[in-house]
This record gives sequence, C-alpha cells and structure tokens, in this order.
Amino acid sequence: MANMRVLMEVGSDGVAVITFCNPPVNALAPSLIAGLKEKYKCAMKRDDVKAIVLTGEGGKFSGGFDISVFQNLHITGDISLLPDVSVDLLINTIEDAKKPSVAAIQGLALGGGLELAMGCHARVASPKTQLGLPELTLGVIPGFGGTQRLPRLVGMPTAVEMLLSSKSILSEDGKKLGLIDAVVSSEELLKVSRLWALDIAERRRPWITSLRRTDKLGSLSEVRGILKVARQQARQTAPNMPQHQACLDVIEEGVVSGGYSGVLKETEVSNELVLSSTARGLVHVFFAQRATSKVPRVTDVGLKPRQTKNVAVIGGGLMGSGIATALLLSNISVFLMEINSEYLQQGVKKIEVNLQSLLTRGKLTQDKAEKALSILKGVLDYSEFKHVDMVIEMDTRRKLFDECFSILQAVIENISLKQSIFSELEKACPPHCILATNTSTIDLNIVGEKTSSQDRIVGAHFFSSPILKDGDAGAGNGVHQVRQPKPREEKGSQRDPRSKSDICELGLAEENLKIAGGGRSMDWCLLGSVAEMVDLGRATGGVVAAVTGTGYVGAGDDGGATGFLLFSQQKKGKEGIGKSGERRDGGKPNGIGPAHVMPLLEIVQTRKTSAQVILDLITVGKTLKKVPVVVGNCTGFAVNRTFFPYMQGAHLLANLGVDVFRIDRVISTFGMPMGPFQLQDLSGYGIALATGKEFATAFLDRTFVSPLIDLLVKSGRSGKNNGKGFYIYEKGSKPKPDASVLPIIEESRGLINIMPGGKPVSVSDQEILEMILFPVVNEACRVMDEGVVVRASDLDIASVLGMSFPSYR
Ligand SMILES: C[C@H](O)CC(=O)SCCNC(=O)CCNC(=O)[C@H](O)C(C)(C)COP(=O)(O)OP(=O)(O)OC[C@H]1O[C@@H](n2cnc3c(N)ncnc32)[C@H](O)[C@@H]1OP(=O)(O)O
Repeated sequence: MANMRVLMEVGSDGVAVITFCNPPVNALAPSLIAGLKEKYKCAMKRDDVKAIVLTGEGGKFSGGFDISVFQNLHITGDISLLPDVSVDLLINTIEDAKKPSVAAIQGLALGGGLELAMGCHARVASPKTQLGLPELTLGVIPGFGGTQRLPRLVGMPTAVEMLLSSKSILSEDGKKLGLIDAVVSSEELLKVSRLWALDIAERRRPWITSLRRTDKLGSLSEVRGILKVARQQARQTAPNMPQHQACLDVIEEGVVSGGYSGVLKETEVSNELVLSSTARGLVHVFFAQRATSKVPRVTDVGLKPRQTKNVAVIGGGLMGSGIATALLLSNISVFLMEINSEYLQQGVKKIEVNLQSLLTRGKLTQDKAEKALSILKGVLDYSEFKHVDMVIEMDTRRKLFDECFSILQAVIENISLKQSIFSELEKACPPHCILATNTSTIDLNIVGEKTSSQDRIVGAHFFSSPILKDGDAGAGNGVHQVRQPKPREEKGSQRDPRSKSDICELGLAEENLKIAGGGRSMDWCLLGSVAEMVDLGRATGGVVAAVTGTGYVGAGDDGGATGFLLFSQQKKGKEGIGKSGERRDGGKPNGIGPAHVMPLLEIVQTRKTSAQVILDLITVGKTLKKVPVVVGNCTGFAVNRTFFPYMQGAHLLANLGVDVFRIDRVISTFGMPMGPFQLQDLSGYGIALATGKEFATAFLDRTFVSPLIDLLVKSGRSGKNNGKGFYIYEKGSKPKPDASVLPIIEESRGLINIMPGGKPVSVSDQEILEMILFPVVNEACRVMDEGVVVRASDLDIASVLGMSFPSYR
C-alpha cells in the first residue's frame, strides 16, 4: 500500500508518461485505478499534452486487477467494492479520449493488465513479455472488456483459445497475432512508445479503438460455428465450470449486438460470477497456494537457503526415477543408487524413457536431454555419497509389497531396513547433507531413531498419482480388531448396547443441529432413527449441541430408519476446510502423472528437524517446480492421513449394498479424476492392504474393515496390474466395469453382514458423496487440531495438488 502510486511526467515532446506502481506485480487496486483516472483527467486538461504513454514500474506492466478485492468481496458480499473500470476508465477516459494512449508493456500484462493495454490505441512491448487473460482460472471472466477487445484484435479462434485455456502468449507471438503493434528492447520501450503516441496523435499512424473494430471478427455464422464447438469442448473439459459457458455467451453478445453491449453484458455477468462458489473456491486457492511458502520459524527468521548441487536418490523405481528426472531437468546432479545392477539399469532406463517422452512431446530439446543424462550417475554403494548435499530415500516398502505379500513381515522389515539405511547414510554423507525419505506413512522419529542426526532428517513426500497412490487406507486387512458397523435392529427392539466410548460423534441431518458426544471418536456406526440417535447421544453422555457445520444421517427409504453417523462438530473459524457437502461448480481435475509431473511436495518435519533443512528442501521443491507444503509428522502425514477415511467410506457403502460403479460415478461427477474403486485398481491392492493396516493401527477407533480387497486378491485380481479389478483393463480402451466382480462384492457383504435387514440401503447420490467426504472433513479437522499443518489452507492446497481434489470445491 505504501508503495502504491501513479505518477505523470510530461516531456518536451508533448507526451505524458503515466506510470503506475504497486509492487510486486502492479496489481490494479481500486486506489490505483482512481489514481489513473485522476492523472488522465489532468493529462486531458493540459494543453502541453498531446498523447499519453501508459506503463508499469519495476519491469512489469500489470498482473491484473487486485485479486484481494475479490477476496474481500467474498467476505463482505459487497459488490460495490468493484470499481467501474470497464466503461468509466477504459471506454470513457482512455479509449474515447481526445488524446491517444499507447501502452508500453514489459514483463507481463495479465488479466486486467492486458485489458488496460487493449483499451489503449496501440501496444508496444519488450521481448518475451507474457500476455494473457487468466481470469477463468479464478472462476470469473475478464471484466475490463477483455472478452470484447481480444477477439477484435486477434480474431475469434485465437481469442477463444486464449480465454478458455487461460494460457498466456509471448509478445513476439502477440505481434504476429496483432495484439502487439511493435516489439522493441526494454531500453527502447519508452522512447518507441512515445514516438508511436505522437504518430497517432498527429495522424501518421491510424488511431484505432479496439472495441469498434470488426475486421477480424468474421461473419456471424462463422462466429457461431466457432462458439458452438468451443461450448461443446468446454462442457467436456470443464463440466462443472459456469464461467466457461458464460464467457462464450458474453463474446457472442458482443458480436451480435456490438462491442459496447458486449462490455455491458460482460460487467453484468462478471459481477454475478465473482460471487459464485466457483470463484470463492478458486480465489481461495490462488492465495492459499502462495501462503504455503510462508512457514513460521522457517521463512521468517532471516535464514538463507543453501545451494543443493548434488542429490543421491536411493531407489530407481517409478517414484525414484521420476524424482531423479525432475532433479536432472533442474540441473541438479543425481547419483541414482540401487541394490543390484539389474535394478540400477532399469532405473536409468526409466529416466531415459521419461526424458524421451518429454522430447517426443516437444517439451525438451535434445541438448537439454543430453545435458540431463550427463549429470546422472548410477551407483551400487555409498562411496559417492560424500559429495552429496541431499539424499532422498524411496519408500522401500513398495518393492517389498510387490514381491512379498506378507504385510506384517513387510512392515517390520521395512522399519528396521529404513533405520539401518539412515545409520549408514549418516556415516556416508557429509555433515551438512539433508537426509530425506519419501516414505508415505512411516514415523520419521522412528526412521531416525538409530542416528544422532535427527535435525537433518526430513520427509520429502512426492506424489505420483491423484489420490493415495502410495498410501491409501484401502479396506484394511482384518489383522486388527476394529469396530464394525452392526446390523440395524428392528424398530422397537432393544438398542445395541454401546458404551460411551463407542459413540462420540453423531451428526443429524436436521438443519443446524448436531449431536456431539464426548470421549473417543467414531465416525460411523449403524443405528436407528434420528430420534433414537438423539436418545443414544443423551444416554451415552453425548452433548447435544447446535452448531453451524454440516451433519449427516443417511436416511433409508424406510422412513429414516438407517443412520450413518458420520460427522463431528464442524469447527468454526477454520478457513477452507468446512462446508462439506456444499456444491461448488467449476474446475478441471489435475492430471495424473509420475513424480516428476505431480505438483505437490509434502515436506514432513519432526520436532527435531532444523529450520535450515526445511528451508533448503522448500527451495529444492520450488526449483523442481513443485508446490512445497510443510507438514508435521504423523501416520500418513497431512494428505494421506486426511484422506484415509475416503476409501473406507466407499467400502462401507459397497458393503451396505450400494453399487460400486455408481459410487465411482458420483465421485467423478463431483470432480475427482476417478472414483475410489477405480483408483484402488490403479494404485494396487498390495498398497491398499498394507497401508490400510498402518492406518488401522494408528486410528483404530475410526477404522472400518472390509474383507472385499482380500477377497479380490484371493480371486486372482490385482486391479490394473493384471487387467482385472473392479474394472477390466484392456490395452487401448477405457476401463470397463466388470460384472464378474459383483459376486465377490456379494460375498463380502455376506461376510460382513451390515445391510439392514439383509437388504441394500437406499441412498441418494448426495448421500453417497457425503458418506465418503464428510469423514475426510472430520479427519482434516483432527489434522488441524493436532497442528499437522501450519494453516487450514495448506491442507486445501495439499488436497488439490496431491489428491486432485477439485480446486473449485
Ligand atoms: C476484472 C479483471 O478482468 C479481473 C482480473 O484481472 S483478475 C486477475 C487476473 N490476473 C491473474 O490471474 C494473474 C495472477 N497472478 C499470477 O498469475 C502470478 O502472481 C504472476 C504470474 C503475476 C507472478 O507470478 P510470480 O512471480 O510467481 O509471483 P507470485 O508469488 O505468484 O505473486 C507475487 C505476489 O503478488 C501477488 N499477486 C500476484 N498477482 C496478483 C493480483 N492480480 N492481485 C493481487 N495480488 C497479486 C501474489 O499474491 C503474491 O503475493 P505474496 O508475495 O504476498 O504471496
């Protein structure tokens, strides 16, 4: 705020240079916009001003309208916070002025920044300037005339593509497209812009107002054809996104009724969209993502990150080779270690394949691929480790699980194996070297127990698939005694005699009423009617409390007799986590990809990990273009811990008689990339069983165990691995629901016997969603209560980037 200003300097040539400044990206805050208007008024009045050059200070034109205003708007609901820029500033003050304006653009002109430039009569840019209208990623549409001026400057197909993809282009391409009039060096930018402004004022160059142009629009039928295709595509790529269709509607209005009408319609629609739940979600995500790099006592204590030049990666499987690829592409030398030369060769091969795939897709040049391979060295022992700044140890369990299915043995072996690896690393690596592990669940304190280097032991948890790839709770394996839902008793019969400790969280569907009990918690159990639940809550000492959060009772069609008690009291004042069940539209799920593609890096700290080590890992994470989120040490850490009930909810429903393919459909319609059963097929049943056991051990009081995965394994299914799981996987075709899995599901239902009266429960799609996601919200609250995340919004980002949870929700 202190540095926000708009300056005007009038030269002897008669050009007024208006410079705006609001570091770091010259966001167009309302007071800056007011300042611009005031300077323009002044320039118009002064006789010595013939023309105007508009520019941003500090090497950047503008990152767009100040998004924090949207944030305030979401809190207050006060739409008057939005200044009238489109008509008042851009049309009346700049575009229709008696003196011409030229935008001198450097660095970036995004969103409202580019729209401001498009309102000028010409645009001169420095090389490699980023130009784009990314508003749709915030759940809104451009609101300063961008939907109207962009098609008029670059033509309809390019404009539609730029708007819907939110991708920016460089000034060189902008010049070819007609968005930019001249590209000149940064040094010459102001000089050339002044000349252009004078040339326009003195009619040596055409005085063009973009909004009145029609020469690039094409005929109405051509435009309608383009918009029709775009609408169809947007329905597929952004099925829950209102802003995409709205943007196309507004473009059409401008073509049918003229640019000015289009601008008015744009303002009306963008004012509606900005209040939508999609915009609320996406604006939250914008700031939440940036907040993750602010870690108390790490990034605010004056520490400087150390350089990481050499990294050892232990394990060349899918994950290890993916991480190694990412490091190599960031110019960090890698020692890839494996236990024998066969595995090592396979690991190196995987890296080569990763690079080749990038080459083929044009994302990498041959030179860069060769450079990356030249700084890779495969090793079979620790002798080179004296040179490394960081070691990343892969989760060796994965191999153990693949090879032997004895879960208990695998876990025990794994812990002692890990401990001995870290003792050896302590000796082999220099004292400054960071000792990181990619474990997805194992307690880091135990990992480092046999060393005296606990301050440099840290978790570097990369994610390789959208959800729980390396640590889902699955259905458990039945080793541990867990509480299971019991069959519902007939009405009027004696209630299931549960103890106080059995029941603690009771949620009611009745608006704003929640029953919360004390003692140990349990996320679900089968009970009777709502009234009976209330009685039970009271009888067991539960506290009846009215709270504002969501609660849930899945009522069967027998008059609400079946209750799934899912929810704890929603904690007030916890940003971003709550409001489950609220429908939000918009957004496209993240893609699935290997470790060097997935964006989240969970940095797991123990109480002993030093701030310097965390800072260094954050820095490496950012170098790898990941979003690092610092979390605490607990089973599953933040993301897998929060989502462990996700699979359990799905399995509970399946065992209650709900069709697994319907469950998958409901969840993918909600916006997850795939449903829980397809995901389980993809991640493999070994992982599901093993990590399920870990979660059952840690969170016995809220674990539901289903025999289903065990039965699938016994019947020779292992999901995508052998092409047979809940779905059939055939090369070249989409996974197809496998009807032959249904008898196995029936067998599971028979064994667990929780269907009320032996009949499948009847649930709505919304109830399915809530059964699966509400326990996740509960767990998120626990994760926050235990301080596993620095702030609630970190968990939102981790869920979006690590689990592909739809950001717009
Ligand atoms: C009506 C209009 O049509 C509506 C609009 O214009 S909406 C805005 C459209 N513009 C955008 O979406 C661009 C958003 N910004 C970005 O994509 C990126 O910040 C950027 C490419 C400009 C710069 O990226 P990068 O250099 O990595 O810096 P980044 O960390 O993202 O941002 C630096 C700071 O500027 C802030 N910032 C960036 N753009 C901002 C904006 N438009 N408004 C408010 N703050 C913004 C960030 O929050 C961050 O603040 P912090 O340091 O306190 O965390």
